[in-house]
Amino acid sequence: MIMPYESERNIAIQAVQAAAHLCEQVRREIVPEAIEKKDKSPVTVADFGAQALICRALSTAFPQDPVVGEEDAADLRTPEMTERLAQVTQYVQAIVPDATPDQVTGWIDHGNGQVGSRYWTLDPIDGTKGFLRGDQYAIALALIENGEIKVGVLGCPALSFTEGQTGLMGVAVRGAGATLSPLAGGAPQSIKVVSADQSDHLRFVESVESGHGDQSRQAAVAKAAGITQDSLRMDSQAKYMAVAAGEAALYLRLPSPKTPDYREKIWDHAAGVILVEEAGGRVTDITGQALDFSLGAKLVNNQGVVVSNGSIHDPVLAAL
Ligand SMILES: Nc1ncnc2c1ncn2[C@@H]1O[C@H](COP(=O)(O)OS(=O)(=O)O)[C@@H](OP(=O)(O)O)[C@H]1O
Ligand SMILES: [Mg+2]
Ligand SMILES: [Mg+2]
Ligand SMILES: [Mg+2]
Repeated sequence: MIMPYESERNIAIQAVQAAAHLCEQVRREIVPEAIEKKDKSPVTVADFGAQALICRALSTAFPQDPVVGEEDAADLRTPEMTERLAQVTQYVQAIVPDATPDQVTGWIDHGNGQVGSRYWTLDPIDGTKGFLRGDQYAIALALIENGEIKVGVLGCPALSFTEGQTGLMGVAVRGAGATLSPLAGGAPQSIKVVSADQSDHLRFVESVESGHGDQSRQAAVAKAAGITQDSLRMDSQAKYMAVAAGEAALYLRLPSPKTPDYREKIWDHAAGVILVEEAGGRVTDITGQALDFSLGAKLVNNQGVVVSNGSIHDPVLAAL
C-alpha cells in the first residue's frame, strides 16, 4: 500500500534532521551571535544555514513547489556580511561539501515563495530567542494544499519527555496520525493528546517571552477552564509537541496588549497544528475559528491561538 504523501514526508524528515544537526553543531561550536532584523527580532548563522539546507532539499525534490520561509538572504549578500556568509557556508558544507556562498544565498532565497494552491512553509529556527538562550527551539516544516495542512515535521533538538532522551521529532500526515521519534533516528511511536481524566497532565504551556502573548489573561483563562497547575513556559512550537504528546492539555497564545495588531505567521504554526490535530486535539483562534493558511504569510483572519486536547477546548473558548 502506498502511504499518502510518502515522498513529501520522507524528504521533509531528512531535511529537518539535517537542519537540526547544523543548528546543534552551531550551538556546540560557537556562541551564536544575534543579527538584528528590521523588525528588531534576532537571526543567526544557524537560522540561515537551516533554511539553506531545507530549501535545497525541497527545490531538488519538488522544483514546482513554492517555499514560504521566514528568512531571506538580502542582508547576507551585503559586503558587511561577507564573513557571516562564509560562516553559514562552512556549516552548510558539513552536509553539502561543495556548497558555495552563491548557492547558499540562492537556496535561502528559494524560501521567498508565495502562498498558492500547494506550498511549503518553513521556520528554520522557531524560537530564535530560545536557541540563543540555550533553551527550546524547533525546526518547523509543513506542506499545505488548498489551505489544508497535509504534512508536518517538527524537529526539537533540545526537547525531552523521558530522561536520557533529548532531541525529538514529531511527524504528521493528514488522516494518518502523528508520531514521535528520536530526532537522530529510531522507531516512531504513535502519539495521542491527554484525555480529560489524566488530571496530572492537565497543565498548560505558554511562551517564555512575555511580549508574545498575554500571560496574566492566559493564567486566568486556564484557571477558568479547570487547570490549577502553574504553566510550563517553553519557546517555540515545542509547545505544540507538548500538547500532541499528551504532556500538556492546553497551549494559549492570546494577543499581547503591547502588540494588539500583530498577526501570527504561518510558519510559526502550520507544523504544530497538524501534529496536534492528528494526535486527536483541536486548534482554533481565540474566537473559535479555524486558522486560515490560504491567505498569505500571515494568518490575517485570525487572532491569537488556542491549542488543546479537544475535551477542554469549548470550556476555554467560553472562558475567553
Ligand atoms: N508580538 C508578537 N506576538 C506573537 N508572536 C510574536 C510576536 N513577535 C514575534 N513573534 C513570533 O514568536 C515566535 C516565537 O515565539 P514563541 O512563543 O514560540 O517562543 S518564545 O517563548 O516567545 O521565544 C517568533 O518566531 P521566530 O522568529 O521563528 O523565533 C516570532 O515569529
Ligand atoms: Mg524570527
Ligand atoms: Mg518562528
Ligand atoms: Mg524563526
